Amino acid sequence: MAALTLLRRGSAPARLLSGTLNARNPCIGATQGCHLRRHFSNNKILVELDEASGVAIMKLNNPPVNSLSLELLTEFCITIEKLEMDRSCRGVILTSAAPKIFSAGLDITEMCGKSAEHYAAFWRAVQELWLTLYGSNMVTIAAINGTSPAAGCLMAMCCDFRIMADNPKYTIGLNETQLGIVAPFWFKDTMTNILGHRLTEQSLQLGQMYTTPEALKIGLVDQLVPEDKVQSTAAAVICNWLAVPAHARQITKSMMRKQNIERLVNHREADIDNFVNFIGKDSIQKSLQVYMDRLKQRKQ
Ligand SMILES: CCCCC/C=C\C/C=C\CCC/C=C/C(=O)SCCNC(=O)CCNC(=O)[C@H](O)C(C)(C)COP(=O)(O)OP(=O)(O)OC[C@H]1O[C@@H](n2cnc3c(N)ncnc32)[C@H](O)[C@@H]1OP(=O)(O)O
Repeated sequence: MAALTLLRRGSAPARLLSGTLNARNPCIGATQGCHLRRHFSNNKILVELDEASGVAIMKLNNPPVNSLSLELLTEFCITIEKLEMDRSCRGVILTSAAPKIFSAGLDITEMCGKSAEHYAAFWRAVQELWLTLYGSNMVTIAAINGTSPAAGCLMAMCCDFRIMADNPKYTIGLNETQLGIVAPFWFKDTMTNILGHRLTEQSLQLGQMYTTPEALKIGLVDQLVPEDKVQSTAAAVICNWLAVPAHARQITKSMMRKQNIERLVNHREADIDNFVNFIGKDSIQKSLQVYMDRLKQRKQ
């Protein structure tokens, strides 16, 4: 499948060279009120594309907690690629349709009691999500309107900018070790580029989930806003990002992310083998099962 837009699609920057800055500035059409909105949705992803601004709002819609199932992962990648190919779309605001949860991370049931073939297909889809989102040419803003553990945090970290709802109940972080599993090197690389080596090491070993003020303090999120201002702030922020000449911004993004992306691309099959061997171990299956049981017991 696809992905790696930044590196692979040499023609992508050229797509944006044809327009002048003003002609492609999203805020101009938007303020003139010429709104052409297109809605489309797969089963698990809702999209509203505003052609005047060039901004798509992409909502994860997999109740109750937006866990990333194989189906959602597949739809996610198809949606991003579709938007990437759409000349009227230049930026994406990624958010959740679920109240209080951005995403609960990978669907743990996809990693329990399944065949090696299933684990391989699932992990390939997780890789694909990362490659597609992290490698996107578009401006990507995470509007984090709820708790966001593990791969939920990873998705947010793939974006260019993170705005989180300032709610004391929400947390964000890579908590994999708390489940008895290990974040792979490309999760680690993504976090290292944001937090630096020392903090990432500590964060990953402890499987730390951060409150919103903590996340802001360490730079895991860029901005905290009241819950009802998350979407409007994301709309304002993306306008600023889209006002930068697109080809220059894209080349810069590519320069910053290229090394990480190439590392996974060059080790993709080995990474899948690692995952399949690791997740299939009895001890790991047991850890995941205990974790799922605990989640369910919390409610009783
Ligand atoms: C040599 C070494 C190599 C090592 C490297 C090689 C490979 C790497 C190996 C593995 C890497 C794996 C990377 C994994 C990444 C992940 O994303 S793992 C997922 C982590 N997610 C979590 O820990 C979140 C767990 N969920 C929660 O904490 C809470 O559910 C919540 C999100 C805070 C929401 O709380 P609440 O609103 O109270 O809702 P409930 O807890 O009641 O949940 C509702 C139902 O949803 C089920 N559920 C929750 N999360 C998940 C999930 N992630 N997957 C599947 N299902 C989930 C929950 O059980 C409830 O179900 P029922 O209603 O009880 O049926």
